[in-house]
Amino acid sequence: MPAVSDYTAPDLTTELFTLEADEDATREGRFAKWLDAEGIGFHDGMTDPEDFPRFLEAFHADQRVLWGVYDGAQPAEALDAGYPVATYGTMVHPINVGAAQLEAHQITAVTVRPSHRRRGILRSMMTRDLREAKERGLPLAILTASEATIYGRFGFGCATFTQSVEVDVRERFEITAPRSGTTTLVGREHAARLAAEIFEGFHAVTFGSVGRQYTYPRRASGEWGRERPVEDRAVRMAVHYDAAGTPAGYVSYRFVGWETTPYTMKIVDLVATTPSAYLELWRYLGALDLVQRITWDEARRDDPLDWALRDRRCYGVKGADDVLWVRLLDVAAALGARSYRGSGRLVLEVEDSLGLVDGSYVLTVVDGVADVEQVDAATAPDATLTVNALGSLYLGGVQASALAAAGALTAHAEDAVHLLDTLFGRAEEPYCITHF
Ligand SMILES: CC(=O)SCCNC(=O)CCNC(=O)[C@H](O)C(C)(C)COP(=O)(O)OP(=O)(O)OC[C@H]1O[C@@H](n2cnc3c(N)ncnc32)[C@H](O)[C@@H]1OP(=O)(O)O
Repeated sequence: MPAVSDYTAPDLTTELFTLEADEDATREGRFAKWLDAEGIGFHDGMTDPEDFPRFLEAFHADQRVLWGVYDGAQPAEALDAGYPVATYGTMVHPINVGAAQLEAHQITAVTVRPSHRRRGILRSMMTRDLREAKERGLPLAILTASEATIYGRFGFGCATFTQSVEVDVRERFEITAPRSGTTTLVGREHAARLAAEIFEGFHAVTFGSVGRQYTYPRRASGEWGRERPVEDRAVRMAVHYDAAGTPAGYVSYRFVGWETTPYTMKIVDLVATTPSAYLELWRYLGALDLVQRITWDEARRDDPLDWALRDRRCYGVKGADDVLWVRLLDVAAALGARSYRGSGRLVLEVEDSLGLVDGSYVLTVVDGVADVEQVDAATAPDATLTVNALGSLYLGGVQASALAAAGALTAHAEDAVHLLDTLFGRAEEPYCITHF
């Protein structure tokens, strides 16, 4: 993709670029300066110069589009003008919406330097980007948010959640489900490949899951550390093989250290393709000698683990996080691709302050399969909601009845809320363990 330039404000230049394998990976190159500018936004240290080529390889593999906003009119002693004052990045990965894998426009690396904040730089980048993503035919945009107050104004709704758990694995820990298969530590040389393969299996069967970027299997395997793309020797990975000998899940973990009591193992990543693989990985974790507590920040909100324990009070929820925020760019394509529960017909009036998708849509579902059509604004709606509320409703992680009770959805027809709850609801919550 060629570099494109335009002006965000009189003194500012916006440049978009993608990375080829032969991109300059030295400290003086535009990639290094972009990466360090992003690090400023998230209070990270400057990148070690020897790490740039590996980060470049990762960004290239993800086919990221990087945006930099440059200010050539800063004081002479300011950080050199090659460092953007704002960063923004996008890439595309599939999201599992049941009946289909939709290409989702992912937004990441959003930063604006303190000297330039609250002048509309984010608004300018995001409104342009959402419009262009829609023009390219992408049905929805997704992101994970640093703060819950930023993205509502751009039409995003919070859609999936995880919880942080602590599990007491002392004597009283016991999984009551029948045993199956085997779980064993794997050699580092096999770990990244197994992590990638197992994640593919998980993603294929998990509603709400988003395909992962290049770094994930490397971090899960310990090939890359959390901060730097160098081996983290403290990370170990165990794989569960089902009764047929097929790899069906993995857990990678890291000991917190002897100074922390109770002695704690922290899960770096846990991915299971079946409920039984999930419980077997926990059986393995519970059997680690000298460990008294396991912590994990990515459990499902409807985690079955406590129901598989002899003493369910071993399981404690320490916090909850939102993960995916969803913004529909094409209502008919996004709603039409998703699978539903039951049958029914509704006219939805969608409000969008950015003007990308506002209008009325008829959603007709027959035995879980949808047909969606935009209709004349004069058609009487059964429910009116903002595009944000539709984003929250979209994956079934938030119920229409909760949105209605919160004043975020207005029903005009009796039973509209109940029907939305039925159609969009799911036996299992949507679950995304990909952050970007
Ligand atoms: C997907 C991701 O990457 S999440 C990471 C987001 N980035 C961070 O948290 C890094 C630290 N923060 C920043 O770099 C900046 O403060 C940003 C990127 C969040 C905002 O950039 P700015 O250029 O200052 O935003 P901009 O001036 O365009 O503001 C647009 C609107 O959002 C509002 N806004 C911006 N940031 C925030 C915030 N943190 N909380 C609440 N409102 C906010 C502004 O008030 C403005 O509102 P209005 O248009 O209704 O008047």
